[in-house]
Amino acid sequence: MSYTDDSLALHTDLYQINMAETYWEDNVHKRRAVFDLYFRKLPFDNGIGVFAGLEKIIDFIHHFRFSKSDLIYLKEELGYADDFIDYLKTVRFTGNIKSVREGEIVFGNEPILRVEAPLAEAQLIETALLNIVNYQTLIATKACRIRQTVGEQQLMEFGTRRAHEMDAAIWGTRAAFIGGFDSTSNVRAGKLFGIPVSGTHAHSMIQAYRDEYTAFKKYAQRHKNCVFLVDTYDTLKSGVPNAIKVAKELGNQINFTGVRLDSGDMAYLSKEARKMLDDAGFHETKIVASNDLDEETILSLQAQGAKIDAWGVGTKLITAFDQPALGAVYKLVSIENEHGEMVDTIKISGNPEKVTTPSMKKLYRIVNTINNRAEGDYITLENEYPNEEEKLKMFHPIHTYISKFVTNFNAINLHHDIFMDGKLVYETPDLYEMQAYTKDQLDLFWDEYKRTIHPEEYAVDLSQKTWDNKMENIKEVRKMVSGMQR
Ligand SMILES: Nc1ncnc2c1ncn2[C@@H]1O[C@H](COP(=O)(O)OP(=O)(O)OP(=O)(O)O)[C@@H](O)[C@H]1O
Ligand SMILES: O=P(O)(O)OC[C@H]1O[C@H](OP(=O)(O)OP(=O)(O)O)[C@H](O)[C@@H]1O
Ligand SMILES: O=C(O)c1cccnc1
Repeated sequence: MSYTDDSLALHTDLYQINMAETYWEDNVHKRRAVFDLYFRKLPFDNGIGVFAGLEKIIDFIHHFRFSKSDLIYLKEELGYADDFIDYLKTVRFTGNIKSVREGEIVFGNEPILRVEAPLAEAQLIETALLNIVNYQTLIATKACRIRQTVGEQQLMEFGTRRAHEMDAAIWGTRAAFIGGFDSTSNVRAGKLFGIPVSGTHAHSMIQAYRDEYTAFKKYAQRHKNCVFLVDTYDTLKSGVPNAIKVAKELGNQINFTGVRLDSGDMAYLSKEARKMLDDAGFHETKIVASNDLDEETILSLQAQGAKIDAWGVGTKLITAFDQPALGAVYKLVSIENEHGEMVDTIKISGNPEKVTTPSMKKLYRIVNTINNRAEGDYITLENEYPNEEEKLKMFHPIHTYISKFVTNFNAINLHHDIFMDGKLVYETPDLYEMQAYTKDQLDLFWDEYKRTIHPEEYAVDLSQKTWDNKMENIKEVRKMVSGMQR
């Protein structure tokens, strides 16, 4: 079924609409509410995360409204009452959103994004925000892991065919670019986002011409920059020799850029192929590898001394194969009461990691001004200004005895104003700027946090006031619960 006025407002869980209806019926739907968006644990056991998804969130919020066909569906198929439908017809996002920028290095349990809005509005956008951040941040982080592994070598994103449908391919490759990939094979992503597109050719082209020599030659006659896929029949006996033969015959008419290995033992094959290319005088011709690659296999190939110069990575990147979900959540931390005052709210859990941190908060990165390295991230209440303090006490938010004092620091506010009173006030940087920003920011962190295996845990701490406030909230809830016991 297709609708000419389809909107994304219904891209939500039914329960959000039911909660909005409850608030509206009770006339509390306009009360100010503050929600934090964060994930608890970094994916892939990585030591750092890379935030992505803000541009899509901006577009979603900017166009947020229930269309005519949305409202007809809600009324006629789901049975919502006319007066509630009349209210939904008027709903726009009128609140504030603060967020870290795309490409920012992020960690568990810190408010990456903060929504402050009328309760019903804040609730109605939850699902879409989580949907966007959970996927894009996961892929940007995976891409960054792969980038950390290959150093400066070329990384090509090849995942579209294996992505979880078209939207994931497009937004996933954009996230991969932010995380450090150089190019994508997805031509539409090139058009939409300006990501460089690159690619070779498939086995089917060799099979179509039956023999490699003819296929390479025909391809080369039309394409000046040639990367020949050499593993269709036999990499060393047929593929590489045919590629060299065609390159010699065509001489300056083509740039013999590379050969691609897509099966077999790529450590062995790349070393042998390198020798053959060098012996033929093609020292500049690169060896490209693809075939179910990820950072682990790449690391192993490097350890084996593989002579690979460029990497095509698809399935395991675009599907976040080893951890398919990030687990970001959206939690209410403060709400307006009947007297118009903001009151903090908390969600208690038997698991201390899952207890929320109440109140409207800010997120700072504490950077040591002597060595220009990040000491940790620091979450404060809204009215705290850590830069005014001479000495900052940073302590673990659960194991509080783990603490340190930091002097000579700069506290950088990581939150940017994105929407204010429903108005977009943020200018989205160019995608290349985002990628460069991620690369630059990585330099703030010691290598110990960035290694892909068993990294050190980076500190994400609460200010004393934030911690005291949390304890106060826990105490109040305990009192309330015990008062209810008979
Ligand atoms: N020397 C190597 N060390 C570690 N892993 C390797 C090495 N060479 C290849 N691999 C990886 O091993 C896996 C081999 O997968 P698989 O057995 O499906 O491929 P294949 O049989 O070589 O090729 P095909 O795609 O034709 O089935 C791939 O993930 C590949 O990246
Ligand atoms: O392995 P990935 O990281 O996903 O990289 C993309 C793969 O897509 C192509 O293979 P294709 O889909 O034609 O088939 P194959 O899996 O049999 O190689 C290409 O030859 C790569 O192997
Ligand atoms: O261009 C390539 O070589 C390519 C593109 C997509 C998937 N596999 C390979």
